[in-house]
Parts: sequence; C-alpha cells; structure tokens
Amino acid sequence: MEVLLEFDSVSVKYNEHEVIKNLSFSLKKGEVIALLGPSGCGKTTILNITSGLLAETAGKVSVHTKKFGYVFQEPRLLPWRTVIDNILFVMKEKDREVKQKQTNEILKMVGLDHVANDYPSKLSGGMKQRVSIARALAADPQIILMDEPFSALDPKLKNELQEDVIKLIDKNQIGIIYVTHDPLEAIKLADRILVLSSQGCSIKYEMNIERSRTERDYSYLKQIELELRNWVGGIT
Ligand SMILES: Nc1ncnc2c1ncn2[C@@H]1O[C@H](COP(=O)(O)OP(=O)(O)OP(=O)(O)O)[C@@H](O)[C@H]1O
Repeated sequence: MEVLLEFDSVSVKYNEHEVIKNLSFSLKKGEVIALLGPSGCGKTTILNITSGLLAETAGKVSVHTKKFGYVFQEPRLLPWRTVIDNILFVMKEKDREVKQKQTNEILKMVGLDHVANDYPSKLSGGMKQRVSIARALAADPQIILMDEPFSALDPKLKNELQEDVIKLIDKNQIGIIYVTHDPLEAIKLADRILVLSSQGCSIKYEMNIERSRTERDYSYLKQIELELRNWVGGIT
C-alpha cells in the first residue's frame, strides 16, 4: 500500500530539551494510527512535525503529500462565516458551482446540510466538531491530523461522532494520525496503536488491530483492550 509519511530516526529538541528521540514509523494510505501516551510526551509535537510547522533536529521526516486536513480539540471555526462558508473557505477548487456542489455533498455526509447557512454560534459543540471534520475533508486531504478531536464532547456525542468518522475513514481511504488519551477510542478507530513513552516519546508498544472498523467482534476487541491496558495503565 502507498506510503504517505515516514519518520526515520527522528529527534526533536526544544532548546536543549529533547522531546522526541529516534522515532521511526510510517503511515500508509487508508491507515489510521492512534498515538497514545502520557500528557507532555510529545504527541502534538509529532503532528506539528508532520504538518511542517516544526522541523526535526535529527533524522528524516518524508511526507509524500501536501494535502493535509486538521481537526483540533476545539473546532476553531471562523465565527463570522456561516457553516457552508467555513467549508468553502478551505477548498482549492476554483469553479464556484463545483465547489458548492462538493460542499453540499460533504455537509450531507456529516449530517449538517440543514444548518449550512447558520453561524457556528448557533450550533452545539458536537455540531461544531462535525463542521471541522467536514472542513478537514473539504481540503481533499490525503492525510488528516487529529488532536484529541472528541475530548471536549459528552459521551453520547462522542460516540455518534466516532461512528461518523468510522464511516468517513472507510469511504475516503485517507491516512489519519490521531492523538488520544483514551485507549477505548484508539481501539475503536485505529488500525495501529503506538503507545508512546514519557521519556523521548519512543514507541513503548505497537499494536495492530486486524479487523474492519464496522465489524463487532467483541471477544477480539476485549482481548485487545486487556492487552493494551497492560501498557497504558499509567496514562493521564
Ligand atoms: N514551543 C515549545 N517550546 C518549548 N517546549 C515545548 C514547546 N511545545 C511543547 N513543548 C514541550 O514539549 C513536550 C511535549 O509537548 P507536546 O505538546 O508535544 O506533548 P503532548 O503529548 O501532545 O501533550 P498533551 O497530551 O498534554 O497535549 C512538553 O514537555 C512541552 O512542555
């Protein structure tokens, strides 16, 4: 499968503080990698290096696409633009009619076509986060970087939005790097989970989940959960 991103023995320092030391992993098309690790271990730093916001101090990051989408913990929508304008804003397509058509399709996909002309202030937290997922998709990305996208939502909304994301992932074959503190969320969404250590952000444990995301093989998932909990027990 096509490789979208490679970290080869990557290290990152902030001044003299080495946050990431010798990290290697790759992301393939259609793959979802969850980064699970204690607070401050360097998960957001990995996303910032991937997107080019930050440069590695040693090793090599090879990114084979420029097409990124981002979903942050807070939706970060422009409050003075309507839902549809927040999405049109990031589209590269020039033809107004094509853009409008694609935006309508994306809004339908995330179940928000009925609020297309509303301003973000009228939407619930879950709806705003849906708009930011729609906006990430509208940029026609090959990689989406998600930084704790559900952590500000209540459990019911979280569950609904996770189900939406599962459908979108399976439909669009995008590579996703997904930061979370929640092992259950990681099991639900990821193909691969990288458990990171607090020292040097090295990979303490790597787990591949061999199943389709829509399949509900509970005994297999329970076994995975128990295994994962051995490794992430101390995560905060
Ligand atoms: N711009 C910066 N300058 C100096 N140190 C920084 C900077 N950004 C992050 N750090 C430090 O680097 C370490 C890793 O930060 P990072 O935000 O990547 O961790 P994280 O795993 O995403 O944390 P959390 O789970 O709490 O969001 C932390 O010790 C943080 O204080």
